[in-house]
Amino acid sequence: RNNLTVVCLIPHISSLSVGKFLVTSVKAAGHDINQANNILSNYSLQMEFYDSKTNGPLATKLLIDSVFRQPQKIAVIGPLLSTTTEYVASISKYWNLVQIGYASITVALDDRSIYPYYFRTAVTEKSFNAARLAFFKHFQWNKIGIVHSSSGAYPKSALLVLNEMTKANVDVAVIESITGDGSFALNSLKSKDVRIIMFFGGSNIALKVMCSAYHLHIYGPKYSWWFQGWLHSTWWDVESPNNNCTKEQLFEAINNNTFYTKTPLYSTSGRISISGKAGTQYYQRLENNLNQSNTSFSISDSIGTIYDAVWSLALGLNRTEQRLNMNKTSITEFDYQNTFIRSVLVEKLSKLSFYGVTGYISFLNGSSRLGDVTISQQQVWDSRTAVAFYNIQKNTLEINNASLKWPEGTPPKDRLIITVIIRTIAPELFIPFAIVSCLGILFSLAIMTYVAMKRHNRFIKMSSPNLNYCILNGCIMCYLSVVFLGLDGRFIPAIQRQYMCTIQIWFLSLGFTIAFGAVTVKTWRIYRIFFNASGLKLVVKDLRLIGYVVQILAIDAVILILWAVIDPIKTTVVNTEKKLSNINIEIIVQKQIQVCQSSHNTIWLAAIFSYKMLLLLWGVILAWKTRKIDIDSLNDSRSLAMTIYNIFVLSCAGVTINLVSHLILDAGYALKAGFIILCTTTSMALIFIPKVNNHINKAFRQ
Ligand SMILES: NCCCC(=O)O
Repeated sequence: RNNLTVVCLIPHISSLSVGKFLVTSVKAAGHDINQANNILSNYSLQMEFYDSKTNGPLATKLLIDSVFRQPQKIAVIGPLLSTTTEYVASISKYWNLVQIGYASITVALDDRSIYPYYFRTAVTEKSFNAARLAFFKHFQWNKIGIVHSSSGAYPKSALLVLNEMTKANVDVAVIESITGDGSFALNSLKSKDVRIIMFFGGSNIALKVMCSAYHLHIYGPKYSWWFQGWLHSTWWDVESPNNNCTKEQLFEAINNNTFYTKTPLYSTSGRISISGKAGTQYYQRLENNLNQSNTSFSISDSIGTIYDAVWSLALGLNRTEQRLNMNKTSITEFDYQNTFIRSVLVEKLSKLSFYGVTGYISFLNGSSRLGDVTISQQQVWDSRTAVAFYNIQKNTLEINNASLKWPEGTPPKDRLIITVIIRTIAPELFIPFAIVSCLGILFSLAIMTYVAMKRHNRFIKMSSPNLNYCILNGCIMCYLSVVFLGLDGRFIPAIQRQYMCTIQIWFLSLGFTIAFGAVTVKTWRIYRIFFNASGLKLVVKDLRLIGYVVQILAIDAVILILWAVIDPIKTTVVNTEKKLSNINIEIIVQKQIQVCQSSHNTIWLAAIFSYKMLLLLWGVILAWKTRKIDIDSLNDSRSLAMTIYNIFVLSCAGVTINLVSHLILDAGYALKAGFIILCTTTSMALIFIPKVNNHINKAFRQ
């Protein structure tokens, strides 16, 4: 048999907990392959073990030393850490050496332009992230933060997570690399209220960060920290003179607060692997070999993947040999310049798929291997409890709720909950105003009925019943606008509220114009009659006056129609006060009010107000000019003048209030409704009460 020598880079070979397990596993794989009749039957796999520690430059030197020593090497297995692997895989290619990793999880090693002959049986960050994402989605955590070590492969892992999370609509509110004791990054998390935090880095940095988290109170029931599962289960349990925290303080920050993602050590499916053993059998054999059934496997997670890495290489070499035999050559021809054999081996490995002791293995999609993930939680001093299992093929997450521990009984929230309360006008305010408006309408109807009944009476006839109807109708519309003004979100859904706002403005504007227009044209008639330059007796008929009212109204209607068509009113929501809930400190109560607005609200209101001001000014001038006329036959001239002054003063005040009060809900409504009712009622009273009074007195005298 020819020997095929493989370089195995393994950290701390002499250490029982790490290297010895890995070496034993590699030897077991070599033994099983050499025993198998149908795999590399003319060859014997020989392993050259090197203790690369976790040191990239050292691992590189060990590889170079090995290459320059006999015998010829066929491939490299390892090393363990991603950072170390990046060193080795970036030079092994220059000797046409294929490299198979068993532990490195960074996706950076997927880059074929830098690491063209690198394969691995280790499940990579892609799977861990998919598991974390499924867990986050389950608990509706859609806002997270990432802190990572600034050196090694960690920034690339953080970047992958950032991309994947963003693609899945998770808001990565903070991504910070750690400098010093990490307090800068942690303050950034705190200032943005990030509670779900992912950490990428080695245990030394993790110690610093969790110590700062302890001092900054970024731990406890409101927080969930996520670490890479390969960290030792008691990574925080070390005396570190540089650290400002005791072990107890660190444990307080970590306990029930930290989660870890890891792949199962071996397949528990019971399916027989390529080696002829199921995952469980393989593990038991390894335990028996080492006679260490009580030893913690926490940092030798890769015992299964290293076994499968050796098998992958053997299967790839076997297929390469079959291919080379067709050309009457063999892998014994391989040397460091032999690009052909290397390319055949790379091709055969790329197409490989088999069932190993850690599950299904395939390099079809590049070097990243996908695999199932166990999520565990630190719940006691020296071990973690499995709380969820993620099946990568089915993309399903099984959560063991009974084993999950939440310090306050409920999972943390990813942010403060904002409860929105839409404030509406108090019913105790709206109802009285609505009642007064209805009484005003009844009063208007009563006067209208009286005027209609007595329309043939001289007094009533002289005051133009038709124009009086106009005034009263205008007043009814103004009263109705008070009711519409109060029909807010309490009564009407937000989407329909905009129509109510439009109707309210139309009623108020047109009602005002009809009523005030009628009052003004009546005053104008008095003016025309008494200031007639020709000296002839002048007759101005009601119909002509009504025609003027219609013309005044038409201008108003044109502005309102243009407003509704060009820039319709919409209901918008405006935030008012915001405060912490008295019941739950995790809840912020945000009060909002619905405001009816169009994009150019001010312009439209200015157009309407300006027009009405012109009308008012005209009315005031006429009222002033006719102030001394006290003729029985035109008996309401005085009260008309009073009415116009009254409307002018109250309208000016009303416009000012309208401009300043739109965000003061109850007070704003009270002021607006109060001014409309006051203005309407006093005008109506000034015009009609003297008329009715006079008429009743005269009737009594007769
Ligand atoms: N199994 C630990 C390796 C972690 C890393 O990729 O560096």
